[in-house]
Amino acid sequence: MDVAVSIQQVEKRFGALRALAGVSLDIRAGEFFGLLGPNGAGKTTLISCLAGLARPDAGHLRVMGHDVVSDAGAARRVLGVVPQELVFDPFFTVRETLRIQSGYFGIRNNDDWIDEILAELDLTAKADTNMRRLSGGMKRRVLVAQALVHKPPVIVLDEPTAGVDVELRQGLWQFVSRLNREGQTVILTTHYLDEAQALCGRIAMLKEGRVVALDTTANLLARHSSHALVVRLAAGDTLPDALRERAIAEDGAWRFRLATPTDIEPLLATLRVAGCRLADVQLLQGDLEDVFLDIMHAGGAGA
Ligand SMILES: Nc1ncnc2c1ncn2[C@@H]1O[C@H](COP(=O)(O)OP(=O)(O)OP(=O)(O)O)[C@@H](O)[C@H]1O
Repeated sequence: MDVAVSIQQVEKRFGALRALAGVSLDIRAGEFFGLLGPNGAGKTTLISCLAGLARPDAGHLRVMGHDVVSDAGAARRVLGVVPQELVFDPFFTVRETLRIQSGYFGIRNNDDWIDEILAELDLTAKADTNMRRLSGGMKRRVLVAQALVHKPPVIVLDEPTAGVDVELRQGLWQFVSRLNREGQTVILTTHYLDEAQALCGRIAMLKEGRVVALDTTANLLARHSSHALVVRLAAGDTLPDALRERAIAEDGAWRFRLATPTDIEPLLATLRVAGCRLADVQLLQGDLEDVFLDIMHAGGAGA
């Protein structure tokens, strides 16, 4: 197994607060990996440690084999980070910004790749526009472009689609998915769990500075998500008492959480025996949002 990012027992304190309380995980080369968690869980702190912007109090982080503290320069060159905050120099144009960023990595004559990134991110028409004249969504695209100028094998995207319109969001995911197919390792944090479910092969969930779940997206969905049956009774029919405790009233219908799809049969049988007539029935599949809420409310460590 080729490990792209190795995180071992990382701790980070801010005063009395333990932002990271011993995080360990390995991310394999070529993975599209999701780092999820509620506000304040420690995602950005972990990314800052990975990018060498914050120094861990304990533990080790390596990117493509390079320790981020003792081999910081090499670790920085193999990593591209799209930060959450919109930080940029307002006096330069988009192209100048990307040339300067290339210069930081000692890359000259990078215009072919810069043009390609600009085209992929729909920024070609803005190449000669000053950064301060761009809209918030366009500035965010430039941050993505900046992270890619040196073609790093590992890209970290910290909430890249916050405040970004639907079209760019789709364009961005197409581009990042292409880079991932071509071999780049992608680490994504997002609060849009539908995006994480669609894109990430494996997911770690953080809570209060600890990893509380770490598994493939498919396994997380299979283990934690449940189905739900939504039943609408014919006018005048009432729900039998035997089912009332389990039922959640929802817009004139009743929702039942099912541990497995086979729970449907006895539920429908109870309704039939009680003489209830069904006006409508819907079987709903749980998604990553259900899994996330389930794990976050479970309280304990799951991994
Ligand atoms: N520079 C700092 N000084 C003091 N506390 C900090 C600092 N940076 C982060 N924290 C605290 O560390 C904890 C983790 O914050 P972090 O930004 O890593 O969370 P996050 O998971 O990225 O949250 P979000 O989803 O809101 O971006 C929070 O309680 C935060 O207030």
